[in-house]
Amino acid sequence: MLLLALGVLASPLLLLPLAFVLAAVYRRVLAALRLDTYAHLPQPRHADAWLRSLVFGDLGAVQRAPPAEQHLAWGRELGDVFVYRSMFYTPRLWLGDAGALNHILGAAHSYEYPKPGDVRRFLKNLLGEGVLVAEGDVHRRQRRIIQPAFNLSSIRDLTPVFFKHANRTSAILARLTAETSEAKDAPFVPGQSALSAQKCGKGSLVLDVSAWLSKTTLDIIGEAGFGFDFKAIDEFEGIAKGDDVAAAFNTMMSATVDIGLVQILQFYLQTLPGMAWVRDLPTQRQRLMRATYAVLERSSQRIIAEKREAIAAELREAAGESEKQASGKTFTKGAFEDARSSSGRDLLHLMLRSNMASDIKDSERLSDAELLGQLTTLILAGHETTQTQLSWCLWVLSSRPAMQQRLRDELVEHFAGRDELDFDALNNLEYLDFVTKEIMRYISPVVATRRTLVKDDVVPLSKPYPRSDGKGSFSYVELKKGQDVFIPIQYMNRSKELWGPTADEFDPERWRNVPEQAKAAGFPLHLLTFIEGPRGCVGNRFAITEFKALLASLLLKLRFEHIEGWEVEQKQGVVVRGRIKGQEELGMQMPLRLTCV
Ligand code: HEM
Repeated sequence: MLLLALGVLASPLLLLPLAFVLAAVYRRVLAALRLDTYAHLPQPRHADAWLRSLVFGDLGAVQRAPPAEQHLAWGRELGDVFVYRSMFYTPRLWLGDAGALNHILGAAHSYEYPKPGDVRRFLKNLLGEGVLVAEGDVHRRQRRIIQPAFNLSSIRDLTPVFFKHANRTSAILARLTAETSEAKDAPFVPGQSALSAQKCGKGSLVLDVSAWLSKTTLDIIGEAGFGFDFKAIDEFEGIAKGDDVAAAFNTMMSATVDIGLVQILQFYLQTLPGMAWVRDLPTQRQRLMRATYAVLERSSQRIIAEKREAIAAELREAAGESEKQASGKTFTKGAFEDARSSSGRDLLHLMLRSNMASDIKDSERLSDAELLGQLTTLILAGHETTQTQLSWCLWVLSSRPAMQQRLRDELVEHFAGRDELDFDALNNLEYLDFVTKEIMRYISPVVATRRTLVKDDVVPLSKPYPRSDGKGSFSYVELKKGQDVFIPIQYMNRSKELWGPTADEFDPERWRNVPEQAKAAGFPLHLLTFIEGPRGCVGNRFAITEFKALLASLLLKLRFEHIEGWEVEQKQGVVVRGRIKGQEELGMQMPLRLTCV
């Protein structure tokens, strides 16, 4: 009996959790005795019972609150620099100080602060081996290849593509709105629930705008990104069969909403030595993610093969060579420049151009797997973020009819009957620019990100903070290798110190005179929405131009309003999305009332 008990005790399956709990107890005792490295930093009071906080730290409090709300509450109570606890009471350093963030994200130190293992594992599961997951030299090399595709002249060239899809969607929505004659018991247009159908009236259509915007931004990244037609809107409208990628994508997004503490624990465990098997546990979510990623991968492979063949054929034709003569040959950037007609100027064309050109070293080229990773990354990073940002913008403008009309007036004046503007004219619209930046400040689709440290470092702060033991102040933090750092994007964008007492209000006019403190923070566009430095969002210019084209096109044709009594709540997935309280079973949605202008 005793032997059996010892055998059970020695089982690694039991010893491991025991070791984690013992390590957590050790950390907790050190913290209680004020003996740990961060004793001088403020810490939140635990919202959970002793044992639960030992396993999940303060993550339970973050999980329970709407996205970023707990972050805002902690930052305002404890200050810009403090420590909270993650899995097994591991300290996580919260840095809401602009000086510290510039140090960590800026060019000089960014590669010393990679993404933590659990974050990379999660992203890799979702997106494969793209630039979002790569680190160090691999990232540097990948970014060098893809960056030129996102430069100013490329985005200038892509502006008509943004308008083409934006105008198509707004025209369909305007037609459906005009045709609506009464409320019905069952849905009668795509993207509508029965509850939404019951709220319609003559010339007044209620539907989930986020569903339409998701299809539209997917079609945009398809064409602007890869010269490929996903036919997402066609399929939604029921006029053609779309690419499987749209359906796969929706499944993937639903699987990432409501990730609970158990999943966070699973991601944490699989990054520890000898624990990779946790990754392969056949959970339902895991199976779903694998299957949907496989669809994404298949579509991406097809897109790359078609694009390669199109470019090669064009170059052969230009050189007057047969397929046989040209096989295995690489081309200079100049040759690609000349061959821009039919294969277009999409991001993939530009990436292949910098990758296939003979004037870059072989060691710097993207492998096929890496190229594939960029596609899956761009499909996700390039569509759901902008869709969400725009849905929140329409939601915010729906409760501010005067602001919405002021923006429409500006658009009517400058579009002057046309249905598109070029890149420069679009970016010269002042109020559109103010509204765009303000929504990106007010609701940041990516609320936070994390980094870890590969070697000890001393992080300078932009001002001294009082020590929690009352013994003076500290103006830097010493970090040890392996330390997790939390970067509170939404908190920084709502900082009262940077933006003044009205930081929590949506006020586009604030952009007329950006406060000196916000300028001094040194973030691009004075925002942390796209973070900054070598790991900053490569698609920020793409996103802003696409966002403006979509918003302009929609507001020129349609008026948006809230539905009385329906309360939207924010839910955290890969990005922050909305759902209606009391309609949780319908999943993520942003139903609004549309009427024609
Ligand atoms: C409103 C829209 C968008 C927001 C708020 C946004 C935000 C971000 C943020 C915060 C990151 C950094 C993530 C981290 O390191 O933890 C990022 C990275 C990235 N974004 Fe965006 N993004 C947007 C749109 C886009 C678009 C349209 C594209 C492409 C077409 C794109 C492509 C990327 C890529 C490739 C990265 C990885 C960059 C790297 O690690 O080098 N994003 N984005």
